[in-house]
Amino acid sequence: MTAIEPISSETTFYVEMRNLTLARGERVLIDNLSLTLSSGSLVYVTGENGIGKSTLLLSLAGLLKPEIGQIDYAGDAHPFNCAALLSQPDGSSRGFTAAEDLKFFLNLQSLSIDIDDLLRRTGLSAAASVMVEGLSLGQKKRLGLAKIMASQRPLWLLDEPFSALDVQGRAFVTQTLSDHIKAGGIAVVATHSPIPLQGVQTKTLHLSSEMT
Ligand SMILES: Nc1ncnc2c1ncn2[C@@H]1O[C@H](COP(=O)(O)OP(=O)(O)OP(=O)(O)O)[C@@H](O)[C@H]1O
Repeated sequence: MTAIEPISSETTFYVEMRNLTLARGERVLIDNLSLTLSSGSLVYVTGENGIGKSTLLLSLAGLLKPEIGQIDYAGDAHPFNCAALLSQPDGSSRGFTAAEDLKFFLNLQSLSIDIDDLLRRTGLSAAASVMVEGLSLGQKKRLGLAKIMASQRPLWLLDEPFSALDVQGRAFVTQTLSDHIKAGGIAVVATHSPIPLQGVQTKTLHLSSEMT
Protein backbone atom coordinates (compact mmCIF):
# COMPACT_ATOMS: atom_id res chain seq x y z
CA MET A 1 0.00 0.00 0.00
CA THR A 2 1.30 3.42 -0.85
CA ALA A 3 0.25 6.90 0.14
CA ILE A 4 -0.97 9.02 -2.75
CA GLU A 5 1.85 10.15 -5.00
CA PRO A 6 1.40 13.54 -6.63
CA ILE A 7 1.76 13.36 -10.40
CA SER A 8 5.32 14.06 -11.39
CA SER A 9 6.36 17.67 -11.94
CA GLU A 10 8.12 16.34 -15.04
CA THR A 11 4.73 15.46 -16.47
CA THR A 12 3.68 17.41 -19.51
CA PHE A 13 0.14 16.89 -20.47
CA TYR A 14 -2.26 18.80 -22.64
CA VAL A 15 -5.80 18.66 -23.85
CA GLU A 16 -6.77 20.43 -27.03
CA MET A 17 -10.36 21.29 -27.93
CA ARG A 18 -10.67 22.00 -31.61
CA ASN A 19 -13.69 23.75 -33.11
CA LEU A 20 -16.02 22.09 -30.63
CA THR A 21 -19.74 22.28 -31.05
CA LEU A 22 -21.63 20.64 -28.19
CA ALA A 23 -25.37 20.04 -28.11
CA ARG A 24 -27.98 18.42 -25.92
CA GLY A 25 -30.88 17.17 -28.02
CA GLU A 26 -31.63 19.82 -30.62
CA ARG A 27 -30.08 22.61 -28.57
CA VAL A 28 -26.56 23.79 -29.41
CA LEU A 29 -24.91 24.83 -26.14
CA ILE A 30 -21.33 25.57 -27.19
CA ASP A 31 -20.43 26.59 -30.72
CA ASN A 32 -16.97 26.45 -32.24
CA LEU A 33 -14.87 26.45 -29.07
CA SER A 34 -11.13 26.06 -29.53
CA LEU A 35 -8.96 25.97 -26.43
CA THR A 36 -5.72 24.25 -25.50
CA LEU A 37 -4.85 23.57 -21.87
CA SER A 38 -1.41 22.46 -20.86
CA SER A 39 0.22 21.20 -17.67
CA GLY A 40 -0.26 23.56 -14.77
CA SER A 41 -3.54 25.10 -16.00
CA LEU A 42 -6.67 25.81 -14.04
CA VAL A 43 -9.78 26.88 -15.92
CA TYR A 44 -12.96 27.95 -14.21
CA VAL A 45 -16.02 27.40 -16.38
CA THR A 46 -18.76 29.81 -15.38
CA GLY A 47 -22.17 30.79 -16.71
CA GLU A 48 -25.83 30.62 -15.82
CA ASN A 49 -27.73 27.44 -14.92
CA GLY A 50 -28.28 25.22 -17.94
CA ILE A 51 -25.74 27.01 -20.14
CA GLY A 52 -23.59 23.90 -20.72
CA LYS A 53 -20.85 23.75 -18.06
CA SER A 54 -21.50 20.13 -17.09
CA THR A 55 -21.93 19.25 -20.75
CA LEU A 56 -18.41 20.54 -21.45
CA LEU A 57 -16.98 18.48 -18.56
CA LEU A 58 -18.80 15.33 -19.71
CA SER A 59 -17.44 15.86 -23.22
CA LEU A 60 -13.88 16.27 -21.89
CA ALA A 61 -14.41 13.07 -19.89
CA GLY A 62 -15.31 11.23 -23.09
CA LEU A 63 -18.90 10.61 -21.98
CA LEU A 64 -20.55 12.84 -24.58
CA LYS A 65 -19.56 13.07 -28.21
CA PRO A 66 -19.12 16.52 -29.77
CA GLU A 67 -21.49 17.31 -32.62
CA ILE A 68 -18.58 18.86 -34.51
CA GLY A 69 -14.88 19.13 -33.78
CA GLN A 70 -12.66 17.02 -31.60
CA ILE A 71 -10.76 16.79 -28.36
CA ASP A 72 -7.17 15.57 -28.41
CA TYR A 73 -5.26 14.40 -25.34
CA ALA A 74 -1.48 14.24 -25.01
CA GLY A 75 -0.01 11.03 -26.35
CA ASP A 76 -3.30 10.13 -28.03
CA ALA A 77 -4.54 9.10 -24.59
CA HIS A 78 -8.16 8.03 -24.22
CA PRO A 79 -10.07 10.28 -21.80
CA PHE A 80 -11.03 7.22 -19.74
CA ASN A 81 -7.32 6.81 -18.97
CA CYS A 82 -6.30 10.42 -18.36
CA ALA A 83 -9.36 12.22 -16.97
CA ALA A 84 -11.00 12.03 -13.55
CA LEU A 85 -14.52 13.41 -13.22
CA LEU A 86 -16.23 14.69 -10.09
CA SER A 87 -19.81 14.95 -11.24
CA GLN A 88 -22.99 15.88 -9.51
CA PRO A 89 -24.74 13.88 -8.26
CA ASP A 90 -21.70 11.86 -7.24
CA GLY A 91 -21.17 8.29 -8.37
CA SER A 92 -20.86 6.67 -4.94
CA SER A 93 -22.54 3.33 -4.35
CA ARG A 94 -25.47 2.87 -2.02
CA GLY A 95 -25.22 -0.07 0.37
CA PHE A 96 -21.50 0.48 1.06
CA THR A 97 -19.81 2.33 3.86
CA ALA A 98 -17.56 5.22 2.85
CA ALA A 99 -14.47 3.04 3.37
CA GLU A 100 -15.98 0.13 1.40
CA ASP A 101 -16.98 2.46 -1.42
CA LEU A 102 -13.42 3.77 -1.63
CA LYS A 103 -12.01 0.24 -1.47
CA PHE A 104 -14.32 -0.85 -4.30
CA PHE A 105 -13.19 2.11 -6.42
CA LEU A 106 -9.49 1.49 -5.72
CA ASN A 107 -9.83 -2.22 -6.54
CA LEU A 108 -11.73 -1.45 -9.74
CA GLN A 109 -8.94 0.90 -10.84
CA SER A 110 -6.20 -1.48 -9.62
CA LEU A 111 -4.86 1.28 -7.39
CA SER A 112 -2.82 0.17 -4.40
CA ILE A 113 -3.37 3.07 -2.05
CA ASP A 114 -3.60 3.21 1.74
CA ILE A 115 -7.32 3.75 2.40
CA ASP A 116 -6.81 5.01 5.95
CA ASP A 117 -4.35 7.61 4.68
CA LEU A 118 -6.79 8.67 1.98
CA LEU A 119 -9.68 8.92 4.46
CA ARG A 120 -7.49 10.94 6.82
CA ARG A 121 -6.31 13.30 4.09
CA THR A 122 -9.86 13.94 2.95
CA GLY A 123 -11.16 14.47 6.49
CA LEU A 124 -13.34 11.36 6.34
CA SER A 125 -11.77 9.14 9.01
CA ALA A 126 -14.68 9.62 11.42
CA ALA A 127 -17.17 8.84 8.64
CA ALA A 128 -15.36 5.72 7.37
CA SER A 129 -18.01 3.31 8.64
CA VAL A 130 -21.03 5.46 7.75
CA MET A 131 -23.16 4.14 4.89
CA VAL A 132 -22.72 6.26 1.75
CA GLU A 133 -26.40 7.19 1.70
CA GLY A 134 -26.03 8.48 5.27
CA LEU A 135 -23.16 10.84 4.48
CA SER A 136 -23.82 14.56 4.43
CA LEU A 137 -23.56 16.40 1.10
CA GLY A 138 -20.16 17.77 2.07
CA GLN A 139 -18.92 14.31 3.12
CA LYS A 140 -20.13 12.87 -0.21
CA LYS A 141 -18.20 15.58 -2.01
CA ARG A 142 -15.10 14.71 0.01
CA LEU A 143 -15.56 11.04 -0.90
CA GLY A 144 -15.73 11.98 -4.58
CA LEU A 145 -12.60 14.08 -4.19
CA ALA A 146 -10.82 11.20 -2.47
CA LYS A 147 -11.36 9.17 -5.65
CA ILE A 148 -10.14 12.01 -7.86
CA MET A 149 -6.99 12.34 -5.74
CA ALA A 150 -6.40 8.59 -5.77
CA SER A 151 -6.89 8.32 -9.53
CA GLN A 152 -3.56 10.03 -10.25
CA ARG A 153 -4.98 11.29 -13.54
CA PRO A 154 -3.52 14.49 -15.00
CA LEU A 155 -6.87 15.97 -16.08
CA TRP A 156 -9.34 16.76 -13.29
CA LEU A 157 -12.88 17.69 -14.29
CA LEU A 158 -14.70 19.02 -11.26
CA ASP A 159 -18.38 19.95 -11.30
CA GLU A 160 -19.18 22.38 -8.49
CA PRO A 161 -16.44 21.11 -6.14
CA PHE A 162 -16.94 23.96 -3.65
CA SER A 163 -20.67 23.55 -3.13
CA ALA A 164 -21.96 21.94 0.09
CA LEU A 165 -18.59 22.39 1.77
CA ASP A 166 -17.83 24.17 5.02
CA VAL A 167 -14.92 26.60 5.40
CA GLN A 168 -12.45 23.78 6.09
CA GLY A 169 -13.86 21.80 3.20
CA ARG A 170 -13.35 24.68 0.77
CA ALA A 171 -9.83 25.19 2.10
CA PHE A 172 -9.18 21.48 1.57
CA VAL A 173 -10.42 21.60 -2.04
CA THR A 174 -8.46 24.74 -2.90
CA GLN A 175 -5.28 23.27 -1.39
CA THR A 176 -5.80 19.96 -3.20
CA LEU A 177 -6.46 21.75 -6.49
CA SER A 178 -3.45 23.99 -6.01
CA ASP A 179 -1.17 20.98 -5.30
CA HIS A 180 -2.48 19.22 -8.41
CA ILE A 181 -1.87 22.23 -10.67
CA LYS A 182 1.58 22.93 -9.21
CA ALA A 183 2.51 19.28 -9.79
CA GLY A 184 1.76 19.72 -13.50
CA GLY A 185 -1.88 18.71 -13.61
CA ILE A 186 -4.78 20.40 -15.35
CA ALA A 187 -8.15 21.17 -13.80
CA VAL A 188 -11.34 22.28 -15.49
CA VAL A 189 -13.75 23.40 -12.79
CA ALA A 190 -17.41 24.24 -13.38
CA THR A 191 -18.58 26.61 -10.69
CA HIS A 192 -20.77 29.57 -9.87
CA SER A 193 -18.20 30.77 -7.32
CA PRO A 194 -14.60 30.61 -8.56
CA ILE A 195 -12.01 30.81 -5.79
CA PRO A 196 -8.64 32.37 -6.75
CA LEU A 197 -5.71 30.11 -5.90
CA GLN A 198 -2.49 31.68 -4.71
CA GLY A 199 0.41 31.23 -7.10
CA VAL A 200 -1.74 29.48 -9.71
CA GLN A 201 -2.53 31.04 -13.07
CA THR A 202 -6.23 30.84 -13.55
CA LYS A 203 -8.33 31.33 -16.65
CA THR A 204 -12.08 31.78 -16.75
CA LEU A 205 -14.16 30.45 -19.59
CA HIS A 206 -17.50 32.21 -19.26
CA LEU A 207 -20.22 30.49 -21.24
CA SER A 208 -23.06 32.66 -22.46
CA SER A 209 -25.88 32.32 -24.94
CA GLU A 210 -24.06 34.82 -27.17
CA MET A 211 -21.47 32.10 -27.84
CA THR A 212 -24.00 30.00 -29.75
N1 LIG B 1 -29.49 14.08 -20.56
C1 LIG B 1 -29.91 15.22 -21.13
N2 LIG B 1 -30.74 15.21 -22.20
C2 LIG B 1 -31.16 16.35 -22.79
N3 LIG B 1 -30.82 17.57 -22.36
C3 LIG B 1 -30.01 17.64 -21.29
C4 LIG B 1 -29.52 16.49 -20.63
N4 LIG B 1 -28.75 16.88 -19.61
C5 LIG B 1 -28.75 18.22 -19.64
N5 LIG B 1 -29.51 18.68 -20.64
C6 LIG B 1 -29.76 20.09 -20.99
O1 LIG B 1 -28.55 20.65 -21.44
C7 LIG B 1 -28.46 21.99 -20.99
C8 LIG B 1 -27.11 22.21 -20.34
O2 LIG B 1 -27.05 21.44 -19.14
P1 LIG B 1 -25.76 21.46 -18.23
O3 LIG B 1 -26.02 20.50 -17.13
O4 LIG B 1 -24.56 21.26 -19.08
O5 LIG B 1 -25.77 22.97 -17.70
P2 LIG B 1 -24.89 23.64 -16.54
O6 LIG B 1 -24.33 24.91 -17.10
O7 LIG B 1 -23.93 22.68 -15.98
O8 LIG B 1 -26.03 23.99 -15.49
P3 LIG B 1 -26.00 24.15 -13.87
O9 LIG B 1 -25.31 25.44 -13.56
O10 LIG B 1 -27.46 24.22 -13.54
O11 LIG B 1 -25.35 22.95 -13.28
C9 LIG B 1 -29.65 22.26 -20.10
O12 LIG B 1 -30.60 22.97 -20.84
C10 LIG B 1 -30.15 20.88 -19.77
O13 LIG B 1 -31.55 20.86 -19.61
